[in-house]
Amino acid sequence: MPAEATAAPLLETRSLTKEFRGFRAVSEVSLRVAEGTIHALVGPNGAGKTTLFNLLTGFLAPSSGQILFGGDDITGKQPEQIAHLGIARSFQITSLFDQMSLVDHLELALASPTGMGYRFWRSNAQLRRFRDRAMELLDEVGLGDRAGQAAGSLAYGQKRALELALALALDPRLLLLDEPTAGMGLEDVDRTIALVKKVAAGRTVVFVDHNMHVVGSLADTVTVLQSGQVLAEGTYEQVRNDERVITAYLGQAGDAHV
Ligand SMILES: Nc1ncnc2c1ncn2[C@@H]1O[C@H](COP(=O)(O)OP(=O)(O)OP(=O)(O)O)[C@@H](O)[C@H]1O
Repeated sequence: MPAEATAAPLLETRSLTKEFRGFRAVSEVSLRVAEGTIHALVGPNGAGKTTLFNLLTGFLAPSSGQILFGGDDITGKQPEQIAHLGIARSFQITSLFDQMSLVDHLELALASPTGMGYRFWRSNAQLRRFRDRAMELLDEVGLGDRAGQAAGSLAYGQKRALELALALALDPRLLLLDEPTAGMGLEDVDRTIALVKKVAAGRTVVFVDHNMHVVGSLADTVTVLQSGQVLAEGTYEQVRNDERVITAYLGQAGDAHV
């Protein structure tokens, strides 16, 4: 971990709160994510993990509290602005075009100033400039040999890898992964753990996952949320042995094997 990581976190939330008609989905959450680390957010269904991700990416505006990124206050900024500042999110729900090739997906993502959306159509000549980088990204996620295939022909785990490559096209300082192993079989889960470790090198990652094997394999720091609040935080070993976590979360969640 770089020395400055302990001094100034790359991402910080201060008493971040989101209310939906008086119901606090995220309540006074103060997080510190050190640069160069992998940070897991866990908690039972309804704990507030998705809402927190939506706050971090600007898809929701907080009711109160602050979000700082690289020391700058980014509270209330729009999703495009936040993406442009270097926060990319890889979605759980697929947003791929079935008929479009893998390399075309990457080229279009690279051609967009935010790396998101496909609003800025370019000529073929211009798009070709992005081909080398597109191929590098596909290689990075293990899809280089499928570059010309249509996205629709990929298996589920490969689609998730393509989504990851699209998030990396933004060259983010902070990568948010929304349940990277959701719906995967054991083999894909282990492949995804290895892939996330690889792409996390030199980057900062915050991820949500229900699979404790994934959390234990990847996370430097784990934050446990319950009812919108931080219940515990520490290394995986620390939180898995925390009585409050065992009682309040792991004891209840049938899918959490520790
Ligand atoms: N737009 C909304 N309006 C009202 N309530 C909401 C809204 N979005 C989320 N909630 C509520 O906020 C709480 C937290 O939801 P959230 O989806 O953030 O939890 P989660 O930890 O991501 O759960 P899961 O693990 O099931 O994805 C839940 O009780 C949910 O019903």
